[in-house]
Amino acid sequence: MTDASSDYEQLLALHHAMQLRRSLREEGRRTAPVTARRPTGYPEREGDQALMVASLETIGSSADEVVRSFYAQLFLGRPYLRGLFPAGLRADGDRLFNALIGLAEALSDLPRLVEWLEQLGRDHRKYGIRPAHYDAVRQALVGALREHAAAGWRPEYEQAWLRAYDFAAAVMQSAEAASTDPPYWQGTIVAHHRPYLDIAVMKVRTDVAYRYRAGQYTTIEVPAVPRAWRPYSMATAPRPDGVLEFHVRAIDLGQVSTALVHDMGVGSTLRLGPPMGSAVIETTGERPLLVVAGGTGLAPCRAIVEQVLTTQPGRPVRLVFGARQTQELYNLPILAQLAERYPAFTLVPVATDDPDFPGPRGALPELVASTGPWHQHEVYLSGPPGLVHALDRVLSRLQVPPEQIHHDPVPD
Ligand SMILES: NC(=O)C1=CN([C@@H]2O[C@H](COP(=O)(O)OP(=O)(O)OC[C@H]3O[C@@H](n4cnc5c(N)ncnc54)[C@H](O)[C@@H]3O)[C@@H](O)[C@H]2O)C=CC1
Repeated sequence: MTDASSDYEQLLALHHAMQLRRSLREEGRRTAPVTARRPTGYPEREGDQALMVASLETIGSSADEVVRSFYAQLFLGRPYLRGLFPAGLRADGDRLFNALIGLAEALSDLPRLVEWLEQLGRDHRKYGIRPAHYDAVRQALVGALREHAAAGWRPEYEQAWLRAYDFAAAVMQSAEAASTDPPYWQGTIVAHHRPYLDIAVMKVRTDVAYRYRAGQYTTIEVPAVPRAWRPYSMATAPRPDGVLEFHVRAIDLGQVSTALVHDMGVGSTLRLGPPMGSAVIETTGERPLLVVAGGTGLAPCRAIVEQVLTTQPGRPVRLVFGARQTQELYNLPILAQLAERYPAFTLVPVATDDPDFPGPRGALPELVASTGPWHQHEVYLSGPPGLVHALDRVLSRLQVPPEQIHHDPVPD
């Protein structure tokens, strides 16, 4: 870390501590939430979307170079901004740039886009983003796109990108300003065990109450890998004692997951960003539930199952939980207890690749396709991206309406 960036980090920590103290002092006195200016609409949206998509076509396959050029322009003359990103820029770089590109697609569903941007705005507080940073990103984004589209670039493209960016930045900044939560939560691991070689189940207590909905995720930063925030879902419905549970599998080259599984334990500290995600459960609904989880994708599914069983004990819930080997079907004792206690809950564990497993085997999408019908169900999916995409295809073939299928966005 450079001196400039560590100074910046210290200033941020001080700033956040002051904000936290202020918000705790004001907790009892506050009568109305802070109101902030939020754009009321985006009239040019459809035309802008078409222009943005057309502009991306002029860039073609040089996406990696655009990302590189974006960062070069962002840090040029502003080296202090480098301190906001982790040492290895790659994964985060792609994420930021993909989110900007994702704007073009997301414009077709304004209410959803606004909900996502508001979450993103609240989430950005953990990075210590200031208004001036939004301007820097704005210039770098358009600069990189313009440079790579070269002769194909048109002034209308630039105007469309700028309007969309300004709309997004205004929604994010107003959500950021209206938030009374801390920018991040300090957490301490209070329980940690490894039910399988590379899987850890851990419980975390936070310094300030953490409010979330079953099905949501957060981002976690560990001291060993500063500023590399990685997403993990809360694995239980919100608990009266406020303790959070996470399920983590250490993945190759995954520094954060490896630290969480192998290097950290009871007493270790970490930081959590605000809750994110809209694949939450509505406990006012009455449809039966089909929940399909692959591996540690079980986490949000278990939270959803718990939430429904405790608030709507008669609502039918079927959880299909798949892992490659029998030993990877962690958490089964807890799930089995739920099945015993709530007759409306059916648990279907599947060891997809284990010839000795006494229950169902074979690919989860085929298993889902061969049971059912599911078109009357509310369906929740979580697991490896390939699994979620395959299940999406099966469910669409089985005529389950898309609005009844819920999962977090998954990469292609
Ligand atoms: N830890 C967490 O809080 C959360 C994790 N996730 C995601 O869940 C995934 C869990 O990964 P692992 O535990 O390593 O799971 P894994 O790779 O061991 O697979 C779990 C199950 O899904 C099946 N599967 C995997 N890819 C498939 C495909 N393309 N088609 C059909 N079936 C497929 C496997 O056969 C296995 O039965 C990760 O991608 C993670 O990002 C998602 C939400 C929350």
